[in-house]
Amino acid sequence: MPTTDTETGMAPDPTAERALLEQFDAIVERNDRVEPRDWMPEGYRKTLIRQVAQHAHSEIIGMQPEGNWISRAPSLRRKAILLAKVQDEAGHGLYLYSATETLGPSRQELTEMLLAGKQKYSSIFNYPTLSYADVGTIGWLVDGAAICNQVPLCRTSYGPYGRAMIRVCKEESFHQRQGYELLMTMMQGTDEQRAMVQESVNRFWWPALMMFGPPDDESPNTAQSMAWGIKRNTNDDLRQRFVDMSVPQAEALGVTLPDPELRWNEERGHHDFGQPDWDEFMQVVKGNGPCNAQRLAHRRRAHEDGAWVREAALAFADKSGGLDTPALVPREGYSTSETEEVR
Ligand SMILES: CC(C)(COP(=O)(O)OP(=O)(O)OC[C@H]1O[C@@H](n2cnc3c(N)ncnc32)[C@H](O)[C@@H]1OP(=O)(O)O)[C@@H](O)C(=O)NCCC(=O)NCCSC(=O)Cc1ccccc1
Repeated sequence: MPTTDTETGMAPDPTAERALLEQFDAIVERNDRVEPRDWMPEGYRKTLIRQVAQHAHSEIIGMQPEGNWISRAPSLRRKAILLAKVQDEAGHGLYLYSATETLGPSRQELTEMLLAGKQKYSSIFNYPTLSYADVGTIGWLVDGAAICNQVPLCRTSYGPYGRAMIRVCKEESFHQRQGYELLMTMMQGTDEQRAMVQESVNRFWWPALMMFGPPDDESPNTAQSMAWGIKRNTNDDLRQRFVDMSVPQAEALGVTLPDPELRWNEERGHHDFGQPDWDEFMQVVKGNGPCNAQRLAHRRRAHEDGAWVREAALAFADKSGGLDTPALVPREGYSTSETEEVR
């Protein structure tokens, strides 16, 4: 087997490089997993770092909109459920940061790239949560969209990402059910509660559709990511799957999805639906959404407030025989200020 450049630190000769590329292509072709020590094209590595880091950042920033309601949950039961859900999202962020680290960048570097605006997080978390119904709607629609997008990613070609997705999907599926159950409970309540649910669904429907990314003909990354087996479906395919899945759920709930163009198309065997406002999407992705500045400022503050914890853990690890002891490696996602400050 040819020596890999990651082992020697030197560029392999062209023949060796061709052999490595063939080996990589064969793994992708067989739908096997590419593992961290395998040779991989630089573009594949970069694309994965971009996507998996963006996914990790989304999980961590995604704690904020729902965290906003922890101190105001209407009952102890709802508070316990919401706390557990938000903690799960922190856990997802941690798996995904670990998966990204296997590709090269350190956790510290990834956090810095997020805070410097060099890496993105999902557009959906730049919208505010204005009522408690939003907690249910996020569970139903946002976790629902996340599941649609992530179930195929369990079969992504990069091993650590695919394995992280398996556990994440199980938990997201549970999150979706808790959101739906919350909305169902409100729909069986008073007229005001039903109105709160409808108003919340009206605000979140279109941003949820945007989570799947731009339309296929405006998605610069999809074709190559699919050729590499990183993505298994196009943005539009997954969006369609999400709409088809959500329509009967909305009917069972008794809410109206705010799209006058939404109707069943017998010929296609799918629902036709309208397009989200793609200009709004671009603005949100560029940092000009309703909560972009607030979300990043909060994340920055939590990171700075957690500096002493990281320093203390490093000093303790140093005295206790090194950083190899996993429990001693500082993990800023566990910083208490992350949730404490979101009120
Ligand atoms: C489908 C897509 C998001 C985008 O496809 P790609 O092939 O990568 O890109 P494409 O060429 O189509 O786009 C062109 C440009 O537009 C960017 N962009 C596109 N869409 C968005 C967007 N929505 N927001 C922001 N930016 C977006 C894209 O990065 C690219 O820009 P770049 O070139 O980087 O500068 C893909 O990355 C993916 O499947 N990611 C994994 C799933 C994932 O990240 N899930 C996270 C949410 S789930 C969750 O957090 C769970 C939860 C629930 C409740 C509470 C808390 C947590």
